[in-house]
Amino acid sequence: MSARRVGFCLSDKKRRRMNLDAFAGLCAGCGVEVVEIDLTQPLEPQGPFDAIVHKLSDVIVEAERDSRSQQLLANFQSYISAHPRTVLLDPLPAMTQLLDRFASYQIMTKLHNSLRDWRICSPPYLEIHRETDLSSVQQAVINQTLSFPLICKTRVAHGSLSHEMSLIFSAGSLADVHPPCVLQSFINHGAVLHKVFVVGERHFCVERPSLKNFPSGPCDRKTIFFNSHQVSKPESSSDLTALDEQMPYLPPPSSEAVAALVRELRSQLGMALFGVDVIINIRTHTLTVIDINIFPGYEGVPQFFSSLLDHIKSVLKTQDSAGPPEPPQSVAPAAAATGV
Ligand SMILES: Nc1ncnc2c1ncn2[C@@H]1O[C@H](COP(=O)(O)OP(=O)(O)OP(=O)(O)O)[C@@H](O)[C@H]1O
Ligand SMILES: O=P(O)(O)O[C@H]1[C@H](O)[C@H](O)[C@H](OP(=O)(O)O)[C@@H](OP(=O)(O)O)[C@@H]1O
Ligand SMILES: [Mg+2]
Repeated sequence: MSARRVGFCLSDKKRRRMNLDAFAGLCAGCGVEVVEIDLTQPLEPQGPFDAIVHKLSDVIVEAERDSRSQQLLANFQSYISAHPRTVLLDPLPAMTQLLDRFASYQIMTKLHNSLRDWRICSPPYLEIHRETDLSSVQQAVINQTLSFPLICKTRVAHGSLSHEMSLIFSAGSLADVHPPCVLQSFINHGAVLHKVFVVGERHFCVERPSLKNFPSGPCDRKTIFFNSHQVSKPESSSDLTALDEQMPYLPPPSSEAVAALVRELRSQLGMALFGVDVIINIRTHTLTVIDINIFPGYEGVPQFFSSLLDHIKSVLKTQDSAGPPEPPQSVAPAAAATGV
């Protein structure tokens, strides 16, 4: 394979976490040149690129309200449109939908049917689009068969505010929600989270700390506010992650079920770089999908760089033999909302 140019476009935070120089060194040995793209400059003179790996979540989210971010995103999109042969990891419409928990939770809900044989599911959830009177929210929680405790997450799934969450223990405490947000039934899972990191055709499972068990059903307990980065990072340890009582051993998710989940999501999302957060329901032992992340940190996956390089080489090889790909399709409009 002749020398190829792969552009990287990462958020500041991601660039600090991902040692791009080390990855470039690994790639150089295989005739792949890693080029860091400056989104603030015209892309044409920085190219051409055989592939672009990016995490533009910051720009995509900020483009909702900031004209400069809109311009940066437009520059990027026009370059991609003018160069359909450039492989994008991952396609912008696919990534954009996962930045909206309303969209990603609709995708997770579809898994109930497609993966019924593997007893894979996701918790019941409710979209709260705007400030609404308390009784309407309480009624919608009943209609959507959510069960207390509930976990409340912002609609926007990226950036610092997106990790600010709350645990709600009674109907009266639903006054503590701040729309737009999503409510999800809290599933007791023994304070162990299984992070499934996907890189192209490969995936890796990493165990992480997680929220402890809480008594099922409504109770007169004040809302708990927390940041998810206090809960499920490798070093997380707090009152929220320490089990209050011993519990029987809970087997990890079966590797076959995880493989089936990854196959289904890879096909549904059309993405190569994503993470799935999975917990095991201590009552039913069902594998429960609670979150999908775009281009996560792959912490605890020493094979990440070699797997990413292998995937890049594989898509470039496919591109060489397949000729110019069709221009990217727009994302299908989301199904009817399930919320208030
Ligand atoms: N429905 C649920 N039932 C039980 N625990 C949950 C549920 N949803 C989330 N959690 C707990 O809260 C943590 C954060 O939730 P989630 O992964 O949705 O947040 P996030 O900020 O998107 O996380 P990430 O760091 O992966 O981006 C999970 O790791 C898990 O410990
Ligand atoms: O522990 P992980 O790898 O899941 O942590 C991810 C996290 O899931 C989110 O995807 C973060 O992205 P933001 O939502 O943009 O904060 C990732 O941050 P990043 O700086 O690596 O993109 C975390 O790694
Ligand atoms: Mg998560």
